[in-house]
Amino acid sequence: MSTDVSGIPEAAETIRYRHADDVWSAAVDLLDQTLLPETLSRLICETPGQLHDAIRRLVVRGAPAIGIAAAYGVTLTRVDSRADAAAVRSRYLETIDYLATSRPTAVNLFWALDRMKAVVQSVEDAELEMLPNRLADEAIRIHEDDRAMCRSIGINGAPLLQGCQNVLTHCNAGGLATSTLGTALAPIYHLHENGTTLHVYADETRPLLQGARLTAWELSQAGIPVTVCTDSMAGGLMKAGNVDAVIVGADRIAANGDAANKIGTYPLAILAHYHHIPFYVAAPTNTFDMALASGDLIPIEQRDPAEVTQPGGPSGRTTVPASAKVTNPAFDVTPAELITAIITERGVIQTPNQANVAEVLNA
Ligand SMILES: CSC[C@H]1O[C@H](OP(=O)(O)O)[C@H](O)[C@@H]1O
Repeated sequence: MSTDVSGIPEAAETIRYRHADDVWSAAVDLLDQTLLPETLSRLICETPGQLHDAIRRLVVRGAPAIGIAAAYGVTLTRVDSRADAAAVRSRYLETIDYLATSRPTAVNLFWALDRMKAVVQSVEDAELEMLPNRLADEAIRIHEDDRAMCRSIGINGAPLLQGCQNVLTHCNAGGLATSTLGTALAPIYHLHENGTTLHVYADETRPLLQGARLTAWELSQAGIPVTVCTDSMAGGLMKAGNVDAVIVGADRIAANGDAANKIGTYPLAILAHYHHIPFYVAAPTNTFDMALASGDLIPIEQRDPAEVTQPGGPSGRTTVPASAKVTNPAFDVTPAELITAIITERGVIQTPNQANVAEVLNA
């Protein structure tokens, strides 16, 4: 078993998992995305509580990355070696349930934790001492599976962007949001690696500026031309003919193809529809929640209003004193009829609807 599974190459390396022969000394080593792009700093999590806080604060963020980090977080559980089998299982299941409370919208978190729960529930009492290493192996597999999914999304999405010169994206659905390459950015990286370099407009994405801070940073690191625009500029850019396609990630996609993504995605889809510009969603199949019939049922995370009123921290207030009501939903839902295609690792779902989503998901 490798002792150091790093994340994406180059500067980001979002997630590393470190453990010696004794997996009890495990640690999850995260690139602290709250400090980018000014500071490249890593945060070491040695307990599930530290990992939960890191997800909650968006130290690590992005649906697939949240799932990978939470899977590693399960291995940080401390168990009394004298405990009986039921007590050991119970401790791990408590950690899994606790990590599931970190953020509500990205279904990849729950998909990854369910895979870890299956390992806890399947181990025989007589093999209990193997459980820590089996959990570490499963978390590493989740990480490796995501690398393969990102590469496939890049390959499957590239033909849709071939011929485009300018692509607009929202938030960050790149390597920083996944194991490597990303989802929305994966086709752009794939084309770049194969000699076709697009120009990318990166919506700054208020209030936490994942586009300005993260997408612009990682594309610049990769040598891909990127222009940061405020969220309010997207319509004017499309009207001027400066956008050939829009491609975004997703945090949860319902069975009918409705997709939840960072707040501000839905207005982009409306604008793209009005301007007859293709609007693509790129996501692995573990982002689909087939138990939800439509996007209206997707839980939307409500975050601290201070992220809106004080983006620069206590000294950077942008609006009236705290007494003013402020809303801060982290996501919105784009109806399937506004989505040209959903790009997955298994293929492209053109004109998504319940039937063709099921065809790909159940293949
Ligand atoms: C590849 S999933 C990326 C997805 O997650 C982001 O949300 P957050 O930064 O709050 O984790 C955003 O919705 C991205 O599209």
